[in-house]
Amino acid sequence: MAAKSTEQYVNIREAPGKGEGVFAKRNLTPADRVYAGSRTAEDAWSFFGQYQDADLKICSGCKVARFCGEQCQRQAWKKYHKHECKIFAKLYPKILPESVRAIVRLALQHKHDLLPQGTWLATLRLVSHYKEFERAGGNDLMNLMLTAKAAAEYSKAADENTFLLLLCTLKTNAITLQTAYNDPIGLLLDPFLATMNHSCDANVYLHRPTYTNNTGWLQRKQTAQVALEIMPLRNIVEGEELTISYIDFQRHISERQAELQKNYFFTCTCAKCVSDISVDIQLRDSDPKFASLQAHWRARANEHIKKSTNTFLAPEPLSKTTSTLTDIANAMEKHPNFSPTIDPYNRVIQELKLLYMSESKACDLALTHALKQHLIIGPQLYSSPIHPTRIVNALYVLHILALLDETFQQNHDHGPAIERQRKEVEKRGLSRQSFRYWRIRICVEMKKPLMDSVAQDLAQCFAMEEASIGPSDRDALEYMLTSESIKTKAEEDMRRLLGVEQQRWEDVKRHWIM
Ligand SMILES: C[S@@+](CC[C@H](N)C(=O)[O-])C[C@H]1O[C@@H](n2cnc3c(N)ncnc32)[C@H](O)[C@@H]1O
Repeated sequence: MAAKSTEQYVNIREAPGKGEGVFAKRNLTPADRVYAGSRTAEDAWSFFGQYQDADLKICSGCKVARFCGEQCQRQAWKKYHKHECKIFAKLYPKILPESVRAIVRLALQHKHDLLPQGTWLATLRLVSHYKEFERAGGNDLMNLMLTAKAAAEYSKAADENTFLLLLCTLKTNAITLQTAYNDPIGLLLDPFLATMNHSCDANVYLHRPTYTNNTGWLQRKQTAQVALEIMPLRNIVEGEELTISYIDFQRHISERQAELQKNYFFTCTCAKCVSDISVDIQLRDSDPKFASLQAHWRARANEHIKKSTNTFLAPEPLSKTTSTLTDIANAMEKHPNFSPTIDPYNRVIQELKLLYMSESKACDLALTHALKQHLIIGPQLYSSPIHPTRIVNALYVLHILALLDETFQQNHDHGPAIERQRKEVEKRGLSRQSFRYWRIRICVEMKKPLMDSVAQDLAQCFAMEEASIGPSDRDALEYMLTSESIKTKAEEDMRRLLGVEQQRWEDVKRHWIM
């Protein structure tokens, strides 16, 4: 049962060709808190599997389960952990994958009468695509069956068929919970949220308040509240369906369709898919060379991003990944038909940003890529200014800018490498004044739309960033933002840093100015 606040805004009814879906009962805006964390754990079932926060307490018995504190551990012990602890301990140092631990916990809770009957029945009633998985056969089915068999053998909590059903249900309906910075925390299987259908141009996002970044999230969980809000990304009219995106919507239409068909057994017919299909057909007819070049960029990018992110594959040397991805980005940027929304441009820039920041500790190069994402790609790729990925990207830029900006002061303690990197950024265009200008401008521009949305807590992130800029002299900051000469110089500095030609720069500016 959806909570009262939810029922004021939406209802569940048949969505032609999709089964059931969630529809707006009235016009909605980004400020409407459609579904707040007012529901109890009785309604939803969550599994917190991946949160690797160093502060978390690890169970000394199994060395697998993690808890936010002693009270949390005591509660978890009674609610489920006493039954799974010995199973995990026996297997250690092998750790069962997250999805297996999730279904084992669910079945153990049911077996020991620790789960409300309603939750169990609601879970079993969800669309599972059990039959479709069976019909599809192949390696996927083989893996599911082996996993179900293992879960049954290790836990003795249910038979193989029940586990197979639970696994298919989890695959079709579970939502990966993320912190506000998009780090995965665990899985949520919520019968209400599970009725939300997919669109590649989703109009809502599942927002998690910022304190999910620290133990605040876990404290909230202790009170059995699921702190999740449905955040409208734009205005939604009465009768319109609310949709989320099950997959990475920026990928090429052919890859999106293949993934949705393989994992969710449907063909997406959203407006973005219809338009992308016709653009793709037109391109293949009118410019087959460019169409095949795009396919080549995608294939190379997919291969190298996979190698750098999949720890099971033999990792390739970092320099090889970065040089290949840089080649792809350069080739794309130089092409006369270039548009920042063409896949794999954003994915390549994102990967380079992360590799430069985390692996090479090269803030200067990470900054250039982060800025390209924030200023060039984001405004064209995400139709909503409050799209959470845009917010995370902006915060990323601000963190690097702050780090480099501090090296202008004598008393920073970041070390000579960061100081050198800041000088490099300066040499390539961004003066000290422009550093500060952009720090302020990004905070101010990101704050505006967020203040008028459900995600005011994210506006707080930018307010905090702004406050950290100092000096506390607000007038100086105001002056920087309003002075035409400082603005013109800062924009020109940015253009040079990003290496964008004047003509294209005008186009970039037209999109980003909110
Ligand atoms: C999590 S469920 C969504 C709720 C589901 N429609 C129901 O009736 O309970 C996911 C399944 O819904 C269907 N579905 C979701 N989005 C769809 C779409 N855009 N077009 C067609 N079917 C869709 C697919 O069968 C998918 O595997």
